[in-house]
Parts: sequence; structure tokens; C-alpha cells
Amino acid sequence: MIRTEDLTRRYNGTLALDRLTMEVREGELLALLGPNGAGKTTTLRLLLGLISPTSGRIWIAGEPMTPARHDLRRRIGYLPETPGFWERLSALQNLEIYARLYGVPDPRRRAMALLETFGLAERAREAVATFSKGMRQRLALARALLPHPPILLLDEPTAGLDPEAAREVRELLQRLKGEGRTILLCTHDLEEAERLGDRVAILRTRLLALDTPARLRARWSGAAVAIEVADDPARYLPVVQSQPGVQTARLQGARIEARVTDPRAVTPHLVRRLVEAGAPILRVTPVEASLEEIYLRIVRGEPELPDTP
Ligand SMILES: Nc1ncnc2c1ncn2[C@@H]1O[C@H](COP(=O)(O)OP(=O)(O)OP(=O)(O)O)[C@@H](O)[C@H]1O
Repeated sequence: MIRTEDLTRRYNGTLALDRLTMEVREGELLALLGPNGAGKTTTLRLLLGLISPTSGRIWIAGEPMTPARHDLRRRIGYLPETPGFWERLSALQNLEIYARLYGVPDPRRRAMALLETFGLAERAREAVATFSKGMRQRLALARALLPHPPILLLDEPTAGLDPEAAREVRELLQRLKGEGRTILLCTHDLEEAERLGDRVAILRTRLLALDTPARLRARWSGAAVAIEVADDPARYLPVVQSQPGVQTARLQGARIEARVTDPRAVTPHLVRRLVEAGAPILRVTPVEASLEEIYLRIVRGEPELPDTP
């Protein structure tokens, strides 16, 4: 649905985006992660045709995108990082004006329907200036949806919201995803990326990784098991370390954490060896690296594991 090839953008001397080649598939939610200044907003603005690439190409729904393609632009709903409104006008008036700009039929009805969907109907006639940040964000999402766009580009929709407001916005995103829209979601919230994203892209001027969270885990962290004993775990560390199939083992608080090549094959042997060594085992549990750990490894340029399945 969205495709880029060698997309590059410079601002004067600064390289903001370097040869980005990626695809967001139809109906997919792709979470775009990256440190500040990584080029995420630049990517969204290029996809929208708000700025031109220095080089490279973009296709939207199979058609080449350029700043002149207003017809393609209308198929994309955009939530900017800091959405602006006419502050003294009501939420309904704001949406109505945009609905008219977008040529949406029956603008008032469409605006009101969206305000209802987004839980803003009761405040529809109040000035946007009186809205909380969470309400503004919901209003901005409603605005992005006015022309029924099949594609959504969302720039940090939950940034700066309190946990409850952020959760409401996430639930809305989940709903939009359920409706089969294609969504590119920029976020700094790794849990949100993992919960909502079918795939995750990590950008730092260049695209460092793009895959499902599960595959990123397999590629950058491998499998690990944690062993808890009712004794000093340090006594059993050498046993774990000498077990074939254990790549590394270390003490993590009261547990031993071992990276293993294949947990199904290695864990039963490891447990037997520990029992033979007299270890009073309390628990053996699989350990999953958090997406945060994986993200940090990728952004710091650590290599993939050699034995990628
Ligand atoms: N209009 C501009 N003029 C000059 N440089 C710019 C402009 N817009 C962005 N840049 C630069 O391009 C690079 C990428 O910026 P961009 O805003 O795309 O990053 P980002 O990933 O969205 O960051 P953040 O997470 O902080 O929002 C940065 O070095 C930024 O300073």
C-alpha cells in the first residue's frame, strides 16, 4: 500500500533520511521507531507529498507519489506531531471546515458522527481552546479520518498523554486497525509498538531493521532460560556454563540466566545436570528480551546473532 525505494532527503547539508526502502502492506500496522532526529517525521512528510525527496521514489496504492498528486494525498489521513486547530471555534466547527475542504459529502453529519465515535459529542460545541491534550489528540484523529482514508500516517499519537488518555487513543488505533486500514505509526513507546504493530521498523537515518517483534527477538536476542534455586545460585553457575548448548550464563539477582541455542533441546539436559549437581531447583522459566532491549541493541549497532533461525 505504501512503498519507498532508496528514499533520501537532505536539508541543506544535513542527511535526514538515507536510502529508505520499505513497504507497508495493505491492512498492516507498521510501527516506526527511532531516536530523536532519526528521520521519522521527515518520512511521513515525504509520504504525504508535503516535501520532495532529494532522491528516491514513493508509491501509494501502486501509484507514484509526488507533491502534485493531490488525489493520492486525499487517500491518506495524517496526524501531525502537534496538531493545530482554530482554538476559538468549536470542535464541530473545526471538523466541519476540514470536511468542506476535503470535499466530504454532508460535512456536518460526518463531523458529528466522528465526534460521537471519539467520545467528544458532549463537548462538540465547546471551543477547542478548552480541550485537554487527550481530547485534542482524539479530535485530531477524528479530523484525519474525515475523508475515510484507507491509509493513516500517525506521528506520536500518544506522546504526552496521561496513561488513561493514552490508553483510549491506543484502543481507537486498535479499532482503526481492525477496520483494515493501512497504518504507519511513529512512536517512542516500545510497548505500544509491540502491542499494536504487526511489524516494527527501526530507523536511524538509515533503516536498521524491519520485522515482526518475534523475529526481531529471534534475530537479536535469541532464547534464554532463567533458573531459580533455593540456595546460592553462584554455586551452580559453572555447571550451567559448561553445559553444551549454553552460549552464555550469568547471575541475575537470585537467578541464573542462560542464553541457549535451542531451549527445547537444551533445557531438559541442563535441568538433569543441575539435579545431579545437587541443585535444589525451584523454577525454570523461559526469558524473553523486552522490545526495549532489542531496540537498544539495534540502535547501538550490535550485530545480529549468527544462528538466525
Ligand atoms: N525543516 C528542516 N530544516 C532543516 N533540518 C531539518 C528540518 N526538519 C528536520 N530536520 C533535520 O532532519 C533530521 C531528522 O528529523 P526528523 O524530524 O525527521 O526526526 P524524527 O525522527 O521525527 O525526530 P523526533 O523523534 O525528535 O520527532 C534531524 O537532524 C532534523 O534536525
